Amino acid sequence: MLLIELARTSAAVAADSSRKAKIGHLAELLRRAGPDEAEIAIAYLSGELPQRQIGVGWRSLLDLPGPRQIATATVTQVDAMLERIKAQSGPGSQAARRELLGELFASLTEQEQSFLRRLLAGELRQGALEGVMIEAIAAAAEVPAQEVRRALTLRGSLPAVGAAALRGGVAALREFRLEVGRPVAPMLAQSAPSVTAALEKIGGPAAIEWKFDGVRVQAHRKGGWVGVFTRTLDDITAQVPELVEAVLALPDDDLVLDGEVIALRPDGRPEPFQVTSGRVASRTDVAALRKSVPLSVFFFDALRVGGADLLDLPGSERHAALEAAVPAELIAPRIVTGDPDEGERFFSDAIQRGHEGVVVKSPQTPYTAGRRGAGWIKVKPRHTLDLVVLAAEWGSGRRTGWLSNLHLGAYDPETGGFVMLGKTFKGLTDELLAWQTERLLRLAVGPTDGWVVTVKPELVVEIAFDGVQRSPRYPGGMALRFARVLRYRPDKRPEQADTVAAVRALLPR
Ligand SMILES: Nc1ncnc2c1ncn2[C@@H]1O[C@H](COP(=O)(O)OP(=O)(O)OP(=O)(O)O)[C@@H](O)[C@H]1O
Repeated sequence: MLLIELARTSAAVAADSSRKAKIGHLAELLRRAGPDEAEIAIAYLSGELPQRQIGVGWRSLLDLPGPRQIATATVTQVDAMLERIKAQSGPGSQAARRELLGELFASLTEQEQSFLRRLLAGELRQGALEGVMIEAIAAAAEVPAQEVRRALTLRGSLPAVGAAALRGGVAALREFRLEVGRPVAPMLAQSAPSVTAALEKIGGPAAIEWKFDGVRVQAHRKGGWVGVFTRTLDDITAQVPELVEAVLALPDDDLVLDGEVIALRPDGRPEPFQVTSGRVASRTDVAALRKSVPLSVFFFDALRVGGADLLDLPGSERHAALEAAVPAELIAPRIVTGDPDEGERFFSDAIQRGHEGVVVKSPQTPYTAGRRGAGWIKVKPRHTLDLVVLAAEWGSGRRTGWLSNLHLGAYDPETGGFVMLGKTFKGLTDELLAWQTERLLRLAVGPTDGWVVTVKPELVVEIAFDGVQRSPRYPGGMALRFARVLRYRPDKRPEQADTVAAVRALLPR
């Protein structure tokens, strides 16, 4: 398969606004891909580089050689070259990388160069494409999309899952199982305005747990080996020795547990989120940090215990397995009730103790990895949304020289784009202003000397607001009222931000 075929398909997908047409273009291409090519094709068309990074800054992509007239490069050749570029090491490797990259670009036509340049710069990456790509794989492999989705949550890599589907259909997809050492996308929660509403949605007695404002962790153990992963599946084992020790102290040595780490003060109240996230992010001086900012862990789910997969078991049974495997002080406090008054009291108590709210959990649902299923419903005392920064305006007065007013957008899974909902500079501390100015300038996609600086939609920010109203001012027809910045969410990717549909659900009737 030629690289130009991918470049053309990518252009066709971008040009067609209909989801069905996009799926059609992609499926048509995947049907033609050979077994080794499918994996690369799916990665490239999802904007993902199999090498992740090749060690060449995007600026060096600007002045590369002129194009050729005839397209001959195959996707396998291009992939092999990128592998070679990445593998360069030692003194002089930077120059060697640039030279090889120059050689690669010299073998490409203009359309291929532009495609590859955008791929390398991360500009083709659109989370939205994931849903479309899943359906394209399903169509090309003639398997139900649900099977592709299930395998994806267990394997985490769409190229690998897609290649398996095309090679061996449903049977090959069924071979993806929970494996110790390979993190699965964590189950996510929907939201409700109150515990009463959440209990109603679940329709019967449910577990209600404290919602800790810490960092999500998935702990894997096999024998004397432990691995810890974040919600974005990054390996943070070295940063959380307390958790590693706690897991190693358990009698069961073949497990996967889901929970939250949080820094607590000596009186047991939680530290602000930034303290926990800063501690977890820090890779240096961990030994000293664990003395000044110790982490506590609270597990709330078990995906595997005693070597048995629990993902498909109902919530109550998974929790029973958790209780059997883990001492009570390492389990998130909870009650099980169908009584709204008791539930509301538990909620108020959690807030009094400084926690973020509660999560109400159905005793019936399986672990829906990677999805906001109806099995978990979070309840918080205030309205917040995680939105993506689309642009920022230079500040004036006291804020001169800083990028201040943020343009905020919600994610649109249909198009892979972001829909602007409002602007705010409220809530920004001097520290945040300095931090965001530096980050946003690096993400700028156009000139930075105008009033508004447009940026690559990458930073997720948590916004508090008083409500959503209809408004002709923005393309989505709605706007946030009194939006203010609470904090940045470096643990979230833009396609994990709140969706346009979630915001629309907040409009008054
Ligand atoms: N007892 C608990 N059960 C489940 N999740 C919990 C619990 N305590 C804290 N959490 C955290 O709450 C999150 C659940 O909410 P959600 O799935 O919406 O994630 P989120 O988008 O990060 O939400 P938020 O910004 O509200 O934390 C989990 O990812 C986890 O980090």
